Amino acid sequence: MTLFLRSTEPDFQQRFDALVQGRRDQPHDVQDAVRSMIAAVRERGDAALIEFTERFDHMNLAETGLAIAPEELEAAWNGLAPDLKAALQTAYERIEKHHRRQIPADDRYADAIGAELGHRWTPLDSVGLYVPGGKASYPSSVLMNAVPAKVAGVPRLVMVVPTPKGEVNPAVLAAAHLAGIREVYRIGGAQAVAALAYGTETIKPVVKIVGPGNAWVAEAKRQVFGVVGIDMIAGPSEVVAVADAKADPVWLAADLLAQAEHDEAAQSILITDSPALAEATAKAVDAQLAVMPRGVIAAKSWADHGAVLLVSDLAKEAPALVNALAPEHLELACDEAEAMLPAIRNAGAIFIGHFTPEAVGDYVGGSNHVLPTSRAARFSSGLGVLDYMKRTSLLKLSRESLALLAAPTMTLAEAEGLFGHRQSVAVRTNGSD
Ligand SMILES: NC(=O)c1ccc[n+]([C@@H]2O[C@H](COP(=O)([O-])OP(=O)(O)OC[C@H]3O[C@@H](n4cnc5c(N)ncnc54)[C@H](O)[C@@H]3O)[C@@H](O)[C@H]2O)c1
Ligand SMILES: N[C@H](CO)Cc1c[nH]c[nH+]1
Ligand SMILES: [Zn+2]
Repeated sequence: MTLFLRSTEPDFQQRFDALVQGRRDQPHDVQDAVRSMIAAVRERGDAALIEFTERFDHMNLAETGLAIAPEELEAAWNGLAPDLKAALQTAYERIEKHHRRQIPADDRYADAIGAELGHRWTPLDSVGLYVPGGKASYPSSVLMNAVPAKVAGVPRLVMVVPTPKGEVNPAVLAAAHLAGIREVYRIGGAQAVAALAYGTETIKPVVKIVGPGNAWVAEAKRQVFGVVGIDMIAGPSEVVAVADAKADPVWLAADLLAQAEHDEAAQSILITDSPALAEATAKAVDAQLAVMPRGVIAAKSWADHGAVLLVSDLAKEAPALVNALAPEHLELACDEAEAMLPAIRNAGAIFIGHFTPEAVGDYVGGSNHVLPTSRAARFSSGLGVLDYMKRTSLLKLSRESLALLAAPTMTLAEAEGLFGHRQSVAVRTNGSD
């Protein structure tokens, strides 16, 4: 039963807090299962990958082999229908163009005392790109992962994608070819994340793992963080739509179900000040669910994690609710969208106005669809070029500028009781006896 909360009800805050908290905590059974799967891959390498792939994806990796050859990727591209090829190319070009604007600048300057400071950006040596493939397949996620990596200049891209029952959507392979990826493995879930982090006989480890996935993938990324870098927690999809009385309930219902169809654990929430719109949207959801091919998944996620929040004053109340939910996607389907924007601080991506369905952002908008979920938008951002680069600071002193900084450095070193630190300055500046 979908949650329906009115902000005028006395227990609203308590029930809203429960909704927010429910999104944060990963169930212990998922945490425990992932921990033992990572340990198994560390201990037994490819053999563990074969075993888990048999169990979860119902296919025999020992027969197929782990890798998908570049020739297979190229053949998939060549065999693709022209309209699908063109759509992938449009997506590629728009994503690339947008992400090029994120390339950061190096900096180097001399300050007032002649000290030279700066920073330099360098691409990571290698990245693992997780492309989900359990319940649906995601050629778009291949591009969202790979294009910013290419823009950043990462030399080694390793893609993993589960192929349940050995079946793979040719568009996924074709997108990999288009993006210039040459190293692809048919594995998914926590076991794929573990293989990328620790390596196996077949797979050389990477330095960072990026990309979206279900609860097991998101938890595995969280657990290997530190051994490798990760982009963010990008788990089951979420959308919050803030809508005024003028919004179209049929459009809103479609947008709520577009996220709900990703996963039983997805979450779709409507915030409105119009009781009539709330009712009409709920009706439209039911009508659309009845004819939706992925209706079972969507119905379950709408019933278990969906919510309608009815407020008295949209402009005053909605921003605080959104900031607490920190959703992956936020749609502002209201006339006051631009005016509301400054008050919104926590959201992975914001889609402004009635004519900006989130689904366009999933494919060809140009911005990235790999976005923080589970309230991680309070502290992290969507995938971008900077995720594939690191910044190194630079400092260069002359005899003169060192002399000017010697006294405060030695004073602070003494305050910390660190004789060696003081000495390394003193020996250069005659500051020790
Ligand atoms: N946040 C984002 O940016 C973003 C973008 C796209 C998709 N998504 C999300 O990605 C997810 C894709 O999920 P999916 O399931 O289709 O594909 P997936 O590739 O993420 O997961 C499939 C894998 O999960 C593992 N698995 C399944 N059941 C398991 C179990 N009981 N125990 C252990 N492991 C298990 C299996 O190894 C399987 O290969 C959805 O949740 C979708 O909402 C998020
Ligand atoms: N909405 C997803 C992110 O939560 C991304 C996606 C890919 N394809 C369709 N949708
Ligand atoms: Zn989507």
